[in-house]
Amino acid sequence: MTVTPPPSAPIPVVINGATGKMGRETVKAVAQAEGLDLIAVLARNPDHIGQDIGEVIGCGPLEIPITNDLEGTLAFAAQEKQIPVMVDFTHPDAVYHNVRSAIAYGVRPVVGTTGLSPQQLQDLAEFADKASVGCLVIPNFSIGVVLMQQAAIQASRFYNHVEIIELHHNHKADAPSGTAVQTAQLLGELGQTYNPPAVQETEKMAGARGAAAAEGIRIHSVRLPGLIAHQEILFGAPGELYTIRHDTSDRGCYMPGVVLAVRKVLELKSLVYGLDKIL
Ligand SMILES: NC(=O)C1=CN([C@@H]2O[C@H](COP(=O)(O)OP(=O)(O)OC[C@H]3O[C@@H](n4cnc5c(N)ncnc54)[C@H](OP(=O)(O)O)[C@@H]3O)[C@@H](O)[C@H]2O)C=CC1
Ligand SMILES: O=C(O)C1=N[C@H](C(=O)O)C[C@H](O)C1
Repeated sequence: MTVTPPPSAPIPVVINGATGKMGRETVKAVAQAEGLDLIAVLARNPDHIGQDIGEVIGCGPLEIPITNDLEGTLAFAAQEKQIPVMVDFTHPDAVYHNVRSAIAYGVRPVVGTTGLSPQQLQDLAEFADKASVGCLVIPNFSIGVVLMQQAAIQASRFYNHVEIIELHHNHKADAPSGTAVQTAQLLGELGQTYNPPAVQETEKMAGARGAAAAEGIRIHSVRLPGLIAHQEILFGAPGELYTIRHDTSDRGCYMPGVVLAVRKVLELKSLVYGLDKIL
């Protein structure tokens, strides 16, 4: 007789930044995803505290009150039978503290919030490692962005002149975008230095040539209403320009990656950076 194993218990999920643009999408995605159990949501605006998240974001009652008590929520989550996960889409100023606290409680962080400094990332990696707690830091959850970065890695074998232009809505707190920083890092790790100067350049206005990222790569940041999230990687060579572009038209594009990350983080014992590592 074959015995069918019982379905594994659902993964308890906490969403931090639940009322924000990404948080709202994540609440809906987690509430609908098989095997995930939304147990708590955090936000900051005092007007929302105590209200049902489903009512606030307009998807019908979910019977989960919004709280701003991070420690209390993590302590509550840590008592669940299954290992809990915290998805963070908050703010560059808050994310380090949120992730450190989650790790301290054994709650696995899935971090979408950008703007962590290299030092903060390193500290969190050491902290997660010591605690043997899996943590995923993913600057972009879109599959199209992973493909764009892989195409750029291929192109870099043939070009050594490259600049990145990232374009976002004007409510974005950090610049350059986490995606652009990660893209430059990926190209920078390939063992070549880009953009050898052709002339002695003078910046007549500070910032005109963009931010200097890894290995001579420049990042230019555009902020305008009407944009969501877009990036161009431009490779130049005598007589030709090769441009790779990705456009986001709906934040729903991030949700398959978010749900995958929630499942995958439970398999990890340290900090992993980038969606490409879990695909
Ligand atoms: N990895 C990825 O694929 C993506 C990452 N992002 C990143 O996610 C982050 C959030 O983006 P987005 O949803 O557009 O931002 P929003 O400003 O729309 O939402 C931010 C949310 O976090 C809360 N919040 C803001 N500041 C703080 C704080 N200091 N402490 C605690 N909570 C805070 C807000 O609560 P309240 O409204 O109550 O103040 C709100 O719920 C950004 O870093 C962005 O770059 C965005 C898109 C995709
Ligand atoms: O703030 C945003 O909107 C986005 N932030 C992420 C980033 O900084 O790269 C991901 C995406 O670009 C949207």
